[in-house]
Amino acid sequence: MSRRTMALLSQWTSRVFSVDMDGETVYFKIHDTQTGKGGKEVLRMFGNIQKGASCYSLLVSSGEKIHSARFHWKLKDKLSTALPPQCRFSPMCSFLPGVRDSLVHGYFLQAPSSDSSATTERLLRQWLRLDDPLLVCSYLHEENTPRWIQHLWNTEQNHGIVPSEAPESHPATLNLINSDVFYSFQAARDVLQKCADIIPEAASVLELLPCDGDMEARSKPDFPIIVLEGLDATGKTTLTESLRDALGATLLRSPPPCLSPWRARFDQEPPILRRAFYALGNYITAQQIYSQTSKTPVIIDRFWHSTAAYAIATAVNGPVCDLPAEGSELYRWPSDLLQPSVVFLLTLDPEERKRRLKDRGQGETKEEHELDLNQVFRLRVEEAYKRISGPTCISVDASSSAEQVLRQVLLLIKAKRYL
Ligand SMILES: Nc1nc2c(ncn2[C@@H]2O[C@H](COP(=O)(O)OP(=O)(O)OP(=O)(O)O)[C@@H](O)[C@H]2O)c(=O)[nH]1
Ligand SMILES: Nc1ncnc2c1ncn2[C@@H]1O[C@H](COP(=O)(O)OP(=O)(O)O)[C@@H](O)[C@H]1O
Repeated sequence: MSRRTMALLSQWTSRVFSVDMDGETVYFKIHDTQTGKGGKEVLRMFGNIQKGASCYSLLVSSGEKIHSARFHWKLKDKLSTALPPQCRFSPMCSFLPGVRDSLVHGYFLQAPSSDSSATTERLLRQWLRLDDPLLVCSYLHEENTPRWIQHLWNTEQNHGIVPSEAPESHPATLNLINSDVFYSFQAARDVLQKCADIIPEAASVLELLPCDGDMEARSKPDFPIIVLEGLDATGKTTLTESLRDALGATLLRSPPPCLSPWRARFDQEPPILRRAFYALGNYITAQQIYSQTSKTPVIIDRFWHSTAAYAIATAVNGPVCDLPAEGSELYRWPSDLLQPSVVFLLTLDPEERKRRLKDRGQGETKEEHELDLNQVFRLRVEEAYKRISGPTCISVDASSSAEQVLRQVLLLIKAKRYL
C-alpha cells in the first residue's frame, strides 16, 4: 500500500465525499458507525438509485500529481469499456474541507442487477490486486432503517454515512493552484519536465521555452500591448487583423505558432498537463511581445485570460455561483508574466455567436463544443474572464458589424491614451 493511500486512510473519517448525481452534487461524510443515521439527504442521493442497485466508489490515491491525474483521466475509459453495459458511473471526489491539495478524484458506480454487481465486484477486486492506486468502497443500506454503511475494501472497515453540507467553496478550488492554473513560469515548466519521460512532445516544448533570466520584468514597453479575448467566434481574429492594419501593429497569438505541432497532443491530456502547456505558451508569447514592443504596438489574440478562465471554469463544474468569489487570489495575474496595456473582452449574444461559428465553417475545439452543449459552462467561462485581476479589461459588445466594432475599439484605445 502506497504512503499516499495510507495517508488518505488515516484521514478517512474526516473526509467529505461529493457525487455528481444527475446534474446535482450531493455531499456526504463519515459518521460513527454506531450512531450514523442515513438521513434524508443520503437517502435522496441513494434514493435516486434504482431499487436493488449496488453502489461502489473508486478514488484515485496515487500521490504524484501528474501520475494521479493521468490515471484518473484514463480510468473513465477503463470503466466505460470494462464495466457491464447496464452499469452507470458519475464523477466523485473526496476532500478535507478547507485543506489545500486534499482533493482526490474518482467515480461513483451503480450496478443495477445482481449479475452486473457480481461482475463489477470481480473487476474492482482485480484492480485492487493489481495494486492500482485506488480506494474502493461499497455502500450497503440497512433494511428498514435510514442507515447507509460505507464498506472500505482496502481496510475492510465499515462506516456510517450521513449528509454533509456543501463546503463554502467548490472542492475543485482546493487543488486549482499549479494543478489547473499556473501562477509562475517555473510551476508550469516543472510539470512538463516531470512528464517528459512519458510524453516525448514535452521535451520539444521545453526546448522552445525562454531561459529563467528572460522572465525578469522588463522596462515599461515603448508601444501599447493590446490583448483580445472572448469565446470562439466572437470576432477576435477578425478584429485583431483589422487592428493590426489600422495601427501598423504586430499581431501575435497565444499559444504561439511554434507550439502548434503539439497542441492537439496536450489537448488530449488531463488538465494539469494541458493547462501547463497553455501557460507556457503565454510565456513564449510574452518573449515575442518584448522583442516587438520597442518597434510597434502589439496585438495579441488570446493570452492569460483564456488560459485562466477556461481552466477555472472547467475545474469548477457547478453553476456560476460555485466559481471562486470575485477578488479571490485564484484570479490573480502571474507575477512573472508580462501585463498588457489593456485587454478587450469581446462579448456576444449566444445565438449570434453560434451563427458566426457556423458561418465560419471551421471545426470547433472540444471545449468549444462543450460551450455550446453546456450553457452553464459557457456562463462560467464568461464570468471567469471578467474576474481575472491584473491589467485593465474592457468588455466590448461585438454584435455590431466588424467595421463598427473596430471603430469602437480604436476610440477606446485613443480615449484611454494607449497610443
Ligand atoms: N488560445 C488559447 N486557447 C485555449 C486556452 N485554453 C483553452 N483553450 C481552448 O482553445 C480554444 C481557442 O483555440 P484558438 O486556436 O486559440 O482560437 P481559435 O480556434 O482560432 O478560436 P478563436 O481564437 O476564438 O478564433 C478555446 O476556445 C479553448 O477551447 C488558452 O490558454 N489559450
Ligand atoms: N463584427 C462581426 N460581425 C459579423 N460577423 C463577424 C464579425 N466579426 C467576425 N465575424 C465573422 O464571424 C466569424 C468568427 O469570427 P472570428 O474573427 O474568427 O472569431 P474568433 O477569432 O473570436 O473565433 C467569422 O466568419 C467572421 O467573418
